[in-house]
Amino acid sequence: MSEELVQEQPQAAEQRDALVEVNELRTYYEDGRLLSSRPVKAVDGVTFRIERGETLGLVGESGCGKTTLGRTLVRLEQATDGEVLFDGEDITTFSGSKLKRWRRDAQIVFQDPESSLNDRMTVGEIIREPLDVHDWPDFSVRVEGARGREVTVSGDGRPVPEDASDADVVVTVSGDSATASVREGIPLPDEDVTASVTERGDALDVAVNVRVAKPRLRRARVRELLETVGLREEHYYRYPHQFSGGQRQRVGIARALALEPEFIVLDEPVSALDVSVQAKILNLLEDLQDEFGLTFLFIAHDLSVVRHICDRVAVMYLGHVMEIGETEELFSDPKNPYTYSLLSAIPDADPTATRERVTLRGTPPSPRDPPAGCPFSTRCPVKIRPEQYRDLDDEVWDAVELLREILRERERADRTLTERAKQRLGMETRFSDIDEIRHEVMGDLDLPPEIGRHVERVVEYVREGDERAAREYMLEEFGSACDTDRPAHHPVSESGRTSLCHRHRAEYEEPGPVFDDLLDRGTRQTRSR
Ligand SMILES: Nc1ncnc2c1ncn2[C@@H]1O[C@H](COP(=O)(O)OP(=O)(O)OP(=O)(O)O)[C@@H](O)[C@H]1O
Repeated sequence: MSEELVQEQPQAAEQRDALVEVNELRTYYEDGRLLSSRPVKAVDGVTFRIERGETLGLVGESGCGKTTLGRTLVRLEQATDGEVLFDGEDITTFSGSKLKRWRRDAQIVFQDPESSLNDRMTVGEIIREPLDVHDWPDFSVRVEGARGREVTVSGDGRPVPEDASDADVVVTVSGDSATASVREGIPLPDEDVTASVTERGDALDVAVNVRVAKPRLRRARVRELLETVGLREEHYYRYPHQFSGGQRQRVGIARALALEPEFIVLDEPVSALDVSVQAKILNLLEDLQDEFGLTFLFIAHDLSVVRHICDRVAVMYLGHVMEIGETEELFSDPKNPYTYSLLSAIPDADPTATRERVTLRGTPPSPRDPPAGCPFSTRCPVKIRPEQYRDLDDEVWDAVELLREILRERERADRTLTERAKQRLGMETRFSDIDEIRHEVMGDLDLPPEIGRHVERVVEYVREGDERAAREYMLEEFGSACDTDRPAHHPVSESGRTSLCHRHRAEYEEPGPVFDDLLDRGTRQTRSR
């Protein structure tokens, strides 16, 4: 039943300007013990773009790989495979001075301002640290007006090519004199930088002299940053523990801004804060984005915050992006079964609303041992059924799926850990053998004789100790493309939204109507035991 994976590239209806392009990215954690051990596939082949100046939200249950993905984009984790193009260059291959230079452009703000700030340093030192590490500013000098002559730069300056757009100092040569101007962002008046020109035959030597020492400039930059994030100059010499949670997060943001990045990963930046403070920090982030043209990856579990702040959203499950697209569209009309389930779990603002809920059974599979087919296949309420079972009673189908899941869990968990497997599935731990499990899962149901026969065969295999045969029998009889084939991303809207699900293929019914049917039949509560 295997099928070629056709990964359709997410295409924006109108191609914009991507700052970050992620292609088939994988980040695996090895446990460092055995060569043959199975790695944790925290990020397992994701492809998406982040447009310049936009905020892309990243949501999904705990452990689905959000933080690992964010950390891989800023090179705090090394990718196992795939590409992260930043302005067209693959940063996963950067090393040495190139990596160090790029690190200025991409920063991260952590969730917990309590533990992410070093309590032995003053707030000023914390914000200044990246400036010290990168020896900021480096006084890159661009020389204009040299009319094709060979130019050397000496003194405090470091020459950069004439077409460099972000030089710290621009020296304009006119005859035998030169004037220097300092770019905005460096708290230094032009008059504190002087430039002189010496002719050496056809060549020019431009000497740059900066009157203010770098430590003083950095302190001035930190004071500016304190103000930018809504703190005050006198906070420079205080320690993090003297601040509230919101103020500490402002310090974390100031530190991230210090080197004037283009891209910031915000890893649950407001989750640890009181609700009243959250709005202020979110407003600050939005203002900073406008002021500095920043691009954000915003990781969050609070979907209402994401809806409020993000232009587009990526929904992640077990190391995969399941759906990605414009926020409002995705929230009001989800297309992927996982997005649908995730959104239906949000309490409705209107208590009188009678919105239907989908309750997912159990917890996600282990990222060490993800399902062979669709990542969501073991929990999907609208999984494709084999033709002959399309009209099978939903409760019976759910019970069959639950039995399959228990057999899979027994395989994953050590045999002695069967109790743990059942606990994960929310089952009473006292049922330990297959007859008890069958009774628990199917005891109340009136099974059609044909299903009863299949179940009996499976139970016999397990009794005989051949659980592999039991699993294979279940797969053969009840499996579908969802169990065996990796789905592709399919375009699901005009605006370029894509969704990873076999149901978008022409031969199947779309997930939406199947969900609606399921809810109409009043069986939306997939059993949770
Ligand atoms: N350093 C590590 N070594 C081994 N496994 C790790 C490591 N960091 C994360 N993992 C595992 O990788 C998977 C993804 O974790 P990650 O923290 O990226 O998820 P998340 O979606 O950010 O979760 P949360 O919302 O709880 O922060 C999890 O199974 C986690 O246990």
